[in-house]
Amino acid sequence: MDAHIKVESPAVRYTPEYIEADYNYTNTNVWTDSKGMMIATPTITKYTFKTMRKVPKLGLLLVGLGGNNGTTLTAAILANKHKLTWKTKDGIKEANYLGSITQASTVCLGNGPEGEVYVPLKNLLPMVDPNDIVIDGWDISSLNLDDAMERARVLDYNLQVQLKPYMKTMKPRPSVYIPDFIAANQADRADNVLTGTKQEQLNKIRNDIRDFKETSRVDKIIVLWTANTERYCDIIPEINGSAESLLKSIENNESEISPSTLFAVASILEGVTYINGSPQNTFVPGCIELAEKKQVFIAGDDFKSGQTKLKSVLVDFLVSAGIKPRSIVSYNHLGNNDGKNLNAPQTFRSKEISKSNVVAEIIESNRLLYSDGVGPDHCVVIKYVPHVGDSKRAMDEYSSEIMMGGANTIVVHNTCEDSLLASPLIVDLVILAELCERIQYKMEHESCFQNFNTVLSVLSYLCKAPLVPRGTPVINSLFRQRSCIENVLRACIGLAPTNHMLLEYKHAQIDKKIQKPVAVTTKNHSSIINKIDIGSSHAHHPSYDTGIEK
Ligand SMILES: NC(=O)c1ccc[n+]([C@@H]2O[C@H](COP(=O)([O-])OP(=O)(O)OC[C@H]3O[C@@H](n4cnc5c(N)ncnc54)[C@H](O)[C@@H]3O)[C@@H](O)[C@H]2O)c1
Ligand SMILES: O=P([O-])([O-])O[C@@H]1[C@@H](O)[C@H](O)[C@@H](O)[C@H](O)[C@@H]1O
Repeated sequence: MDAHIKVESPAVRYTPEYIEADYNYTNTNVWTDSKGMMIATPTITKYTFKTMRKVPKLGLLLVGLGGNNGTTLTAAILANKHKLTWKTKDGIKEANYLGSITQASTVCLGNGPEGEVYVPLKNLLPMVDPNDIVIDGWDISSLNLDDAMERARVLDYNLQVQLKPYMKTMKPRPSVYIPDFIAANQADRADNVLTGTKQEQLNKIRNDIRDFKETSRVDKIIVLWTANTERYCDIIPEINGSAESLLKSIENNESEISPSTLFAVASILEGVTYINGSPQNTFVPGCIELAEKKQVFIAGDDFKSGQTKLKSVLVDFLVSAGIKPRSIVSYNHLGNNDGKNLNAPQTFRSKEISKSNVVAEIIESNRLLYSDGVGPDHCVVIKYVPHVGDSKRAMDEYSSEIMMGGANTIVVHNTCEDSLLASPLIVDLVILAELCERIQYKMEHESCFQNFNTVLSVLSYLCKAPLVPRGTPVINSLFRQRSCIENVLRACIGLAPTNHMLLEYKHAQIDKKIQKPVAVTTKNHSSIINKIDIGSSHAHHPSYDTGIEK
């Protein structure tokens, strides 16, 4: 499906295969001169972006297919594809993709005769429709997806009944199981496991990837880890420090190679993008080097779904407001299998690391508040409470110092289904990663187009601990991460970044012809009507209009 937007500009060319856009990337170089003066110089770099227009038939292989995320995502895609509706005590519900930025969020394209024009983010460029994604995958548990969906206790019963015929026939492929990498309490579900040496298991995964491609007739595949959180792997130069040593260690059946690293290596060797939705250090140095050598995309780590997402907004707000967070205490409890696995100290430690790093760059950005570089006390607790199932409870306390010795404490309590937060993130990760495979760019002086770096940091918005290319900044602020996605997509169609200045509305003489939409809310419905707003001098907030026509 092609995008519904066409840019008319001499800098943008549409051919049957590509959208090509010339683009001025503006930035600022900063340096300090010998007298200690900070010098800032505006820069402009000329780029050309080239995006392939043909959207492939996409296959998604999930590691952990039978888990809560795996079954919920599969069910959601089937429910959307078949336009299912189901009755609950609150009325009829319809399948949707709420929580996905590609499917359910909009961006401001520009100004129309009636003010700002918002379009679905997915319409900026040709993207895969999630309803067309073909799913398969692996799990150490042999349950078919219908029984696994029931085990997950996420979706309404009436929906599960309708999905049964589709899900019953889907069965995970046997997977790599190394008990030492996950909690011991997972052993009782491990009845679908590969045997043989690490090399043999790697070969089997590679065969599975090829087999899926052939049998499902997809054009392209992405592999995504949504299996259990593993413990961290030891980084040992001679075992996993380089691509060569990693491949050699697999051949030698070395013990310190995790199942997730084996999956990543298999995907890379098959030329297939690999995304890590969990916090462990799958991407050991040798794995990253291998991806670089083979020019295959890797992305991760750990879906940024709930508590951490809010943290990357709240801390950004506090610090950018000049308020000084002194302590952040984040507690959560949940009762799904993820919570059960995180009950073990070594797997919890992986999660603790990814949940704790999220404020680092925001703190470092403000040396006025943190002159010594020492950030707030930060405590992360996760408890397993079986009764609450997938309904994650998160409680956070942010204590900050405000003006003249004052104190500001914010307390947040959030309850939501963990897997219904993570599933739309998987949709976005996969759709955006696939799109990135079709984008190429070059700078003015370069003759050849190149792909993005192997480490796909443009997906940071979706990750708690974004993996970035060596030596490049890690961005955690949610607003900055979203702007990155939006503005990269805009660049591909030759549009300037969204700058939020709205200069056209700030002139001393407002153009009387500028029209703005005014939201009118009546008792029973809300609608948008167009009125001419002539820039009156008193405060007027159109979106909270009382409904009385002026
Ligand atoms: N749900 C969220 O909001 C969220 C957010 C961030 C990260 N995550 C991470 O996503 C992952 C999945 O979460 P979930 O709630 O679906 O967990 P889950 O335990 O329900 O599902 C994981 C599945 O992986 C399987 N598995 C374990 N080891 C495997 C292996 N080596 N190969 C194949 N399958 C294997 C398990 O049998 C299970 O079915 C977890 O690591 C979790 O920490 C989830
Ligand atoms: O995204 P978020 O809500 O900060 O983090 C979540 C944790 O709080 C939760 O305990 C864990 O089981 C989920 O997998 C997820 O990582």
